[in-house]
Amino acid sequence: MLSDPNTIKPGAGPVRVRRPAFWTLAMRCTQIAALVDIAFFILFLALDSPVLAWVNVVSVGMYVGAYYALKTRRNRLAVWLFWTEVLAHAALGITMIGWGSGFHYYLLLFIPAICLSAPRKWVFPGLCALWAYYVALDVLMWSIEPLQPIPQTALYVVHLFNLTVVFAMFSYLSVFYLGVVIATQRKLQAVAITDVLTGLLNRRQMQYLLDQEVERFKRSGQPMGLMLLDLDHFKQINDTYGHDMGDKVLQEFAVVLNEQFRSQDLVARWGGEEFLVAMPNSTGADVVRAAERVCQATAGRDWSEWMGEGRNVTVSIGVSEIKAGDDAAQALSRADEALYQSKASGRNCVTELKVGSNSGSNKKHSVSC
Ligand SMILES: Nc1nc2c(ncn2[C@@H]2O[C@H](COP(=O)(O)OP(=O)(O)OP(=O)(O)O)[C@@H](O)[C@H]2O)c(=O)[nH]1
Repeated sequence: MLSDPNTIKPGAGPVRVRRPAFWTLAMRCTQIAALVDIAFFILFLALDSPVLAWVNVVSVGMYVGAYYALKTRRNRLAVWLFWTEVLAHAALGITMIGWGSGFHYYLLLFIPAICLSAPRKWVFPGLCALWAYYVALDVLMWSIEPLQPIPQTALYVVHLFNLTVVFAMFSYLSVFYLGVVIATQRKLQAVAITDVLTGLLNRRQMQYLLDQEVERFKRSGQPMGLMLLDLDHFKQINDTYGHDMGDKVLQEFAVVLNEQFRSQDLVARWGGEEFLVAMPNSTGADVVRAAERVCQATAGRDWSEWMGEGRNVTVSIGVSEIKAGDDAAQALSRADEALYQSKASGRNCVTELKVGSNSGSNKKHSVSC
């Protein structure tokens, strides 16, 4: 299984989010709120409440202003317009036609907004202030009569309308935040299992998957091979061309590996300039063939972009096949011994370390350069 290069870009540092999801959501909310106020304008005209109808015209203007403020990244202005509109509109609606209108429900939408977007130190004071405003309006309406009452049926229509809009907005916000949480979890998971420089699996994840594959091998008996790869004279590359160029070579080598393996193969950066590949359903001979392909692809690659004309990169590889009674560490240690033999044999070659089926002492190296 190769890591998905679309999820984590090799060498990518922390991602700078250009327009955080919250502000995109805020833009959508201004559009929805403006549409709701247009509906109110028509409703209050029909109910013969011109004052409330024109209040909604002002509200639409404020939302249009907030939308353009967000578009031009004047987020503070947009937030100010949004808050002012909702607080003032709720107070006006309630004092004009009564608590039964349900305009106070809109204030509840600020609870998740404050919790999720305000700076931490402002969350508690913000919630307290919102609660105080809500209660003050409630108490006020216990002590005064609505200034411009509308018929009971019309009040009920307004109440139902407000309840429905707030219900829909809460549902929309919940679905939106759920999406944000799921996407964030996926990103974190990808970061936790990926090597940041090459985009391949990292060592921890490879170790975990390798143990699982060995368990699978024990159950199914399907052959499985390991390949340990180490770039040759990498220190020299670093010393001659610099550490950054060394990093580029590692990234390009990861591209070579991605090109050479099947989707079910596990390809990882094992550490430094060392890589590990596990090939399920493959015998030692299959793995040796694949390793020879990797050697050829590496040596045949055009590295001049990084190191100048005529300079080459080669890789030495050690191969082992998992045997009955093996655990991952034993198979790895054989691959490591085989890699050492490849280095000792002059590098740019593949060595397989074979063992007899019932004893580790019966070892045989086969080297192909
Ligand atoms: N640029 C870069 N270099 C690294 C990284 N990790 C390890 N290295 C370097 O890789 C080099 C490995 O050097 P050695 O272990 O001596 O091996 P080598 O020079 O490849 O020699 P042989 O393996 O014997 O062919 C060291 O200089 C490390 O600093 C990395 O992430 N980026």
